[in-house]
Amino acid sequence: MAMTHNLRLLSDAIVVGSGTLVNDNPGLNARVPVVAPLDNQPTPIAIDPEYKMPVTAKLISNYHNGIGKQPILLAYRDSPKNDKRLALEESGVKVVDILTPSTPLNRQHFNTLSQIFGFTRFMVEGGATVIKSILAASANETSLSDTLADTLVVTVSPVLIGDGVSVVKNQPNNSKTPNLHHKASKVFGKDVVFVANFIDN
Ligand SMILES: NC(=O)C1=CN([C@@H]2O[C@H](COP(=O)(O)OP(=O)(O)OC[C@H]3O[C@@H](n4cnc5c(N)ncnc54)[C@H](O)[C@@H]3O)[C@@H](O)[C@H]2O)C=CC1
Ligand SMILES: Nc1nc(O)c(N)c(N[C@@H]2O[C@H](COP(=O)(O)O)[C@@H](O)[C@H]2O)n1
Repeated sequence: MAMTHNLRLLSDAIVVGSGTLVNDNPGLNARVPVVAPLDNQPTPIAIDPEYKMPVTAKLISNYHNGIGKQPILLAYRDSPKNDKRLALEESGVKVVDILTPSTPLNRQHFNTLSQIFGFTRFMVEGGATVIKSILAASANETSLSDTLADTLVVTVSPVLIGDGVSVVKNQPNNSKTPNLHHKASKVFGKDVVFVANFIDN
């Protein structure tokens, strides 16, 4: 937990998909061991072209309570300006129309966010669909300047959950998963954290 919140502090923006947003209602701010100053907080970004974010989302209340930056919602380029979008905008959400249907999250999306907001350090927290597209976009790259993501951080907790939850399934011959270069493993309480780079450096 403390490590995750430290990683958030090292990031300009924390990215999640709408599945995570709806299922978990995450805060995505840095608050362990204490709530970090607003200036140091990362900006939460939800990939949510269908406006599933409720106006009661924790991302929005954090913003109004001064413990989180203004949330950004990524929508389609031709997204309808419907009532739900207006309600989200009125509640403080900044909607950015940069997605294209059927196009997985890719470098262009991050470049655009960098150009608009000046972000350089992104932390993608989930869920499976978003992580899968990051892994696919990071595969087959050979230099740090090409690869979309540079570091993968995996926490393994001693909890049995049946068949588990796969983030890399349906990848034929693993052709669309990047090579991992182990950098560190550390035990935090009952959890083990693995850190790997996509490019060996
Ligand atoms: N164990 C962990 O550390 C974490 C677990 N999770 C879990 O993952 C689950 C959610 O995973 P998923 O269902 O895979 O959802 P997700 O959070 O990956 O979001 C997928 C959704 O994001 C949108 N999206 C993503 N990329 C898009 C693109 N390029 N263009 C347009 N829309 C796009 C779509 O609406 C898509 O359905 C949650 O139940 C959550 O609990 C999430 C984060 C971390
Ligand atoms: N980076 C990371 N490491 C873990 O060990 C995690 N369990 C998660 N989960 C993500 O955190 C979200 C909850 O955030 P808040 O505590 O509400 O701020 C959850 O939705 C996952 O995205 N992430």
